Amino acid sequence: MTDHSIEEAKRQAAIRAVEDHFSPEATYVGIGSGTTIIYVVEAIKERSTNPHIRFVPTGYQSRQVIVRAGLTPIAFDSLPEDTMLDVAFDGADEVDEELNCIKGGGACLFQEKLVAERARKFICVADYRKDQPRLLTNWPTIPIEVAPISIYTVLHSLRLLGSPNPQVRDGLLVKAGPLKTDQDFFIIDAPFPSLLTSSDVASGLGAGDGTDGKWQVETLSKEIKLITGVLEVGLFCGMDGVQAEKARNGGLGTGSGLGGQKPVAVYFGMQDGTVKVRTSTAK
Ligand SMILES: O=C(CO)[C@H](O)[C@H](O)COP(=O)(O)O
Repeated sequence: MTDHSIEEAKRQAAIRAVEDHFSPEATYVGIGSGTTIIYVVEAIKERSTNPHIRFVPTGYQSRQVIVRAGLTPIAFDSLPEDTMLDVAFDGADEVDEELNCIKGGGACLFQEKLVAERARKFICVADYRKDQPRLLTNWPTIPIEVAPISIYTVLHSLRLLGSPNPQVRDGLLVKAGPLKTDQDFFIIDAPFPSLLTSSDVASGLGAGDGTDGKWQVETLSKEIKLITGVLEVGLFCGMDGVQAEKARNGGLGTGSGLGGQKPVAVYFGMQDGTVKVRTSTAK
């Protein structure tokens, strides 16, 4: 597969996702980070001339994409407290069959999670390489955002949870030393064996609690989040926006603010130019 056709797959998926989920009457729209989101913003720009829509970025790059497209950004912390976004679009590094996602390949996972949880509908757009039965099949590690001072204790705790060789992400050619996030934190990339879905656990493939070295997505996410020094984990799991709304209407908290972390739909651009749509079964 050439780079060109991967880019075309992302573009086709973005166009379909925007056709299906972007309304020119929207008030607030979340915009994720990465390379695929650029095609989403292009597609939005082609459909909307409404100057009143406010676009909520998930970091520096995302804000630049919004501004360069001539759209109007609004900072997440300027949103009225109980206001939800009509929709949020973002990319993903890997998506499993229950629509749990790994995110944070671009180091923006903290703001991406804030924005996803604030949206009535969180929509992911990706190319076919991201579509896998389980997380950590093709994508090797879980990105975790960590306070710099805590880096060695977090690395140690991750090893105790069974991550064989967690690494602090390097700034590579961009800067000497660790990469810094938009919060001035570090990223640890932690490998684990591929993660069980909840149906794997229900069908007896494992307890999912790490005792046999196998973790279920949500259980591992909670364990990592409990480590002091961890700001956020790049596992987007638990409820989706539709389930979160039901919980809110039933008077239950969602555990994470207003919404859910999981997408209600994922659009995969395929090798043959088609778009595969996977939606949440929990409607
Ligand atoms: O989570 C992210 C950034 O933190 C991105 O959404 C994810 O890495 C996908 O990026 P791309 O669209 O470039 O494949």
